[in-house]
Amino acid sequence: MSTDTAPLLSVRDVTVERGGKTILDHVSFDVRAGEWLGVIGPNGSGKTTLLRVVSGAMDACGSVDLKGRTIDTWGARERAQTLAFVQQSTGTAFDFTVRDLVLLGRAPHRGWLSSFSASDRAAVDRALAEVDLEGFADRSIQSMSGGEVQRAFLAQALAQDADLLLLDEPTTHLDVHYQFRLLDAVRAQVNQGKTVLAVVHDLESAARYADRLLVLSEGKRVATGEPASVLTPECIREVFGMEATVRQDNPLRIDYSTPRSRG
Ligand SMILES: Nc1ncnc2c1ncn2[C@@H]1O[C@H](COP(=O)(O)OP(=O)(O)OP(=O)(O)O)[C@@H](O)[C@H]1O
Repeated sequence: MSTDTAPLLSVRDVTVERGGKTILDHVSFDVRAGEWLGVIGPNGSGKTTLLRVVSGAMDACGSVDLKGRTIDTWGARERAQTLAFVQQSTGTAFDFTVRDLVLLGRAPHRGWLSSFSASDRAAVDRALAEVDLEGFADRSIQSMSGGEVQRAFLAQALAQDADLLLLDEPTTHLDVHYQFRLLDAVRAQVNQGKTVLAVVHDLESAARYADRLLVLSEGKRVATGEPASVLTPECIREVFGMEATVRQDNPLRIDYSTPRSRG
């Protein structure tokens, strides 16, 4: 992890209200350059909303600063050079090939009138290899399975080569092999200096891959810290309504027992 003191991303007092409901309630945190901050929390706790606010796609009260500048002042193109967002439901109405879909990730890096360069195409090939989709490059995205599409969108984000990767449940559709494979690929990006803010539902995976975890509950930040200090039986009981035994092995293991009422 980088020892830079200035955070790459600084979120202060972010509050979102919709339909008379407070979805995010004065959420503040920093993400340092070169770290993976995992976002965990129950369904409806505001995780996706938080990523959307950080991406600049949703207005909120409070502030989001990327590299020391408020996200509102970033132009779309420079923002896309710096931040890549893989959303939870990915899909396209267009009949792109997988290669073309991934090539779109290079668009922020080329001049308005110039065509894609050899280095753009090399970046696409590398990204396809990272997600094990080389053999699918010429396939129509609409002919692909849910997990293959999810890998293609992750490849697009990798090809985008942005400093900050925002990932909203990047492994929901993936089998166990690709869950590890993809999270390993993202971890490799972090080890090379990229920064990740990712929602991951599986708590053991979150603990295994993230440097720190941010816990959201009912729109509030209830904990932030290293996985072993955050994922205590008390936290899992209070936030997720599950009795659990936590083994602080490497990787951390959680044995769940009875679901408790969250009411
Ligand atoms: N436009 C809206 N109007 C009213 N409520 C909304 C709106 N958008 C989101 N919400 C509510 O805000 C809450 C947080 O939604 P969000 O998608 O951020 O949760 P999440 O933690 O990502 O959930 P999940 O784990 O199920 O994906 C939910 O209860 C959702 O129903």
